[in-house]
Amino acid sequence: MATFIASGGRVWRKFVKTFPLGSNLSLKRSPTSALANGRLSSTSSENVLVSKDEKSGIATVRMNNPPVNSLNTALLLSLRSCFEELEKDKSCRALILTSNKPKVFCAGLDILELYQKSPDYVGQFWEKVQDMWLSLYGSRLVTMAAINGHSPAGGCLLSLACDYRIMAEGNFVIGLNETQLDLVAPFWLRQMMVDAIGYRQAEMALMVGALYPSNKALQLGLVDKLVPIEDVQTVAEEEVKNWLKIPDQARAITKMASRKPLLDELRKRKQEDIQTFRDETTRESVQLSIQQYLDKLKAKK
Ligand SMILES: CCCCCCCCCCC/C=C/C(=O)SCCNC(=O)CCNC(=O)[C@H](O)C(C)(C)COP(=O)(O)OP(=O)(O)OC[C@H]1O[C@@H](n2cnc3c(N)ncnc32)[C@H](O)[C@@H]1OP(=O)(O)O
Repeated sequence: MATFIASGGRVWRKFVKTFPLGSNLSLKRSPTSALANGRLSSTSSENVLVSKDEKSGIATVRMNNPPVNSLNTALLLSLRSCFEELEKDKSCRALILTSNKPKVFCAGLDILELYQKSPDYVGQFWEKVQDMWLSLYGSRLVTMAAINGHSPAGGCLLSLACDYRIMAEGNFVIGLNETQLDLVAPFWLRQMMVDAIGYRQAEMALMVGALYPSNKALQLGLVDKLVPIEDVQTVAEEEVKNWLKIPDQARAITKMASRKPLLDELRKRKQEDIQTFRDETTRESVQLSIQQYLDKLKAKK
């Protein structure tokens, strides 16, 4: 269903569309955004909320998978569908990725998707991670991560796949802590880390599974800007507008020229990467580590 809503001088396109596994993509206004002046509607089952300002072509994509936006199958499918929709939309020029629940941007992969599952299941799950990443990292759009909270592991993966990262100041962490779960970040994720913070720092960070507070992340270049949490969205919109002063075509071609080798490498090695993931995550010792990690998370309370 697609409708157009004109409000406050801007035209809002609103539609609710059902994606596989019952996840929804809806275009609607965001409650806090300066771009937002359309009508708000919401249902609790929607795991991705999208608002798009037709005039500027800036879309805000809010992950809405309580309690911590962990990347389960449904959220991965919704994110991919959403990125692909926006990619096809010729009037869309930029995408801001954020969390609908401040304080947690994304808790990474849903650990339960890796625990006590069959090799086929985890293989299919991993392919969804790969496909979501290919659509975000390979996007022609300006992509901006508005990291309004914790962003470990898969949250960091999402952030690194964007062109620019704005993070909330304060007691929030970001990084690739995979080794703490006895997991090994795949080559394409490791490469993004190297590209962001340089070889030596990335090598150390990956080996020890470091999670950095936001000020250290800024110092390392893992994020590009720190702002108070309440300003993350507004500053992201301002930053996107600066980026949009650059002609789209030249910017997008330049981006593709630098990202194509890594994109192509994963496309070429997709099955091998899935096989490795299947073998590693279903290994008994890794399952034990995942179980212990889950227990640790629960015991936190
Ligand atoms: C060559 C070999 C290759 C081998 C294979 C390669 C595999 C590579 C995979 C690489 C890519 C990415 C991997 C990942 O993303 S793994 C996930 C890592 N994530 C984390 O470690 C984060 C864990 N969570 C937290 O630290 C905190 O929850 C957080 C700081 C994010 C928020 O804290 P807060 O206090 O707000 O919330 P709680 O901790 O109380 O959590 C609320 C409930 O949510 C559950 N939870 C949290 N995170 C996850 C998660 N990632 N998956 C599933 N569930 C999660 C938590 O247990 C609480 O549940 P209950 O309310 O039921 O207790």
